[in-house]
Amino acid sequence: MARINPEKLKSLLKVYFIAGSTNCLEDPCIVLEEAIRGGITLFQYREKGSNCLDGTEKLVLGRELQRICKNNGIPFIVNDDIEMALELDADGVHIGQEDEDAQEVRKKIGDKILGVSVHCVKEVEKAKLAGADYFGVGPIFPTETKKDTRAVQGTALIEELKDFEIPIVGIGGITADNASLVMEAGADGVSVITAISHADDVWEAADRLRRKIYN
Ligand SMILES: Cc1ncsc1CCOP(=O)(O)O
Ligand SMILES: C=C1C=NC(C(F)(F)F)=NC1=N
Ligand SMILES: [Mg+2]
Repeated sequence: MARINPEKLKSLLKVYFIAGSTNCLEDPCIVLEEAIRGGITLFQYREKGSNCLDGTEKLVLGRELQRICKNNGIPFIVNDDIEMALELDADGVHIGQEDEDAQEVRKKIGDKILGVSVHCVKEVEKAKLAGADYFGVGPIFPTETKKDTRAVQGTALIEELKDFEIPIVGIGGITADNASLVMEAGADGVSVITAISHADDVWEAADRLRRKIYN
């Protein structure tokens, strides 16, 4: 298997839903099924935060969510936990600057999709050299979801990366109301947790976000 084609990856990044058990108000499997019906294009399992699952419980939920993605042709990305990603044979992993070095991760995961969180051009260049396939830029807007985010940066870095022609997804406080700002700045897609996972109607929230991106 070869590394994913950047143009294909850019289409996958359009409506990138991220969630774990702590982000869902009901069964995460139901939330994911509804989000998929609403038109998300990529899913990341991110089991993080106080009282998140660990060990077997985390693996079992991961396997269930992966099955739902597989049944619907949606690639399944695992956040942080490289070992679990390999055990599940996930489609890819996402790592932050504080996680394992991207070069090491690339060696472990072969041609799977590798996403890296970046906050400046220097971090982009380093991640690119290390073999990153896509870049998570944020937090774009204020967010309550991740407690230890870097400073809110708006769309400045996305605009700075415009000519890099690399797959970029914005993240942080993104909703159907501000998603167009992120796309106009040059991102290939938007990544959301709360805007979908905390919606009264998950299907409708995902559908509304999708329509804003594809309009
Ligand atoms: C994981 C992550 N990385 C930067 S902000 C963030 C949280 C995004 O969550 P939300 O979409 O609820 O603001
Ligand atoms: C901290 C994160 C930053 N960006 C992304 C993504 F949107 F996938 F790029 N995922 C994360 N878990
Ligand atoms: Mg991380």
